[in-house]
Amino acid sequence: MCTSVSFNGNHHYFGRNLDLDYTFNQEVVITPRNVVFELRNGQTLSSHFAMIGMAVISDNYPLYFDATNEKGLSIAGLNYPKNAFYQPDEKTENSIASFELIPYVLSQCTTIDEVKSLLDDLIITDVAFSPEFPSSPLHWIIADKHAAITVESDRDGLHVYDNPVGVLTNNPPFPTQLFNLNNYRHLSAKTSANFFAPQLDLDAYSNGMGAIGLPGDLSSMSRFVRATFTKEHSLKFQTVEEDINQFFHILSSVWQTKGLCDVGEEHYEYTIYSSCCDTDTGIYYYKTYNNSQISAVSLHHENLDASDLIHYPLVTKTSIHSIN
Ligand SMILES: C[C@H](CCC(=O)NCCS(=O)(=O)O)[C@H]1CC[C@H]2[C@@H]3CC[C@@H]4C[C@H](O)CC[C@]4(C)[C@H]3C[C@H](O)[C@]12C
Repeated sequence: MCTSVSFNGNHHYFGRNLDLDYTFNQEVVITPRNVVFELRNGQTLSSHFAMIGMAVISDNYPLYFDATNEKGLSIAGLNYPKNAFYQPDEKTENSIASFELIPYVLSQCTTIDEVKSLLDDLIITDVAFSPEFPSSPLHWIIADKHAAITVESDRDGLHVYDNPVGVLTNNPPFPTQLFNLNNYRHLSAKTSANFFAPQLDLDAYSNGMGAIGLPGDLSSMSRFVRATFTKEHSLKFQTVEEDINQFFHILSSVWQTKGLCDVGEEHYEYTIYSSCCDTDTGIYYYKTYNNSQISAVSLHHENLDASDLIHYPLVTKTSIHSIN
């Protein structure tokens, strides 16, 4: 399972948790403007916006999990099993393979409005990247600093939903996730009055009682509610550093600790990495399961007119700041 968040503070931030029981050889990958994308529909994107994000490089191609372009537009792909339905290969001008969606959108769009018109009558196909990487069932959150949308390719076609909470997890389809929030409208960051039975002496014996009932488990619906509640109540700060730190705290409200999500055969889903891209500066911050120090890779520290991918392996070794 995964959780992705779009958040405004002093800057705009976009990131995600990647939760899985095995890891790919993912790295922070920068795609400069002149890396050529040969789309499976025959089109070529040869000069485009630069982007930074987490990807597996295969055959010199960046298979992005999440990324942000130099204009501050971001996308993340999250698991959407049993619901994602991609069309058979059509090779028409308006069809792209599911693994192409991230580079396709980030190459050419600046805002959510532009994305909406690009997605208008787009067809997502199930063309595999390679035998090693068949298409995977995903849905996507796309955000700029003003708005977010959710994109789901279902059996009945492509849906583009406004995402007013700026959060995405996994199943069920997005309209159901949003509707489910209605069930939690009574939750509060404040301890509420005794509405239960005012004539009974019910004691507010602890702080935080206003959110009793906030789901604490790791299911995708519960994470959607918890991440949204956490994000909505998050304070705003003076500095970008505090924002980034806060962003990681929001993601850690849905963090998966090894052992808690048993997927069988002695495999456990856990949070492999958490990311926070400052979309104003193009700096991609991340933490990994074993290294909770924040690492940063900057898009603008590279030659963005280059024509080869730039990639940085993840820092995955635990590092302890010993004081004495
Ligand atoms: C599995 C991950 C979602 C995590 C998640 O939600 N796990 C819950 C599992 S469960 O639902 O609980 O069982 C998703 C998120 C992004 C995906 C990659 C996107 C690029 C590329 C696209 C190609 O077409 C196929 C290979 C490819 C490398 C993809 C592999 C995999 O699909 C990635 C890592």
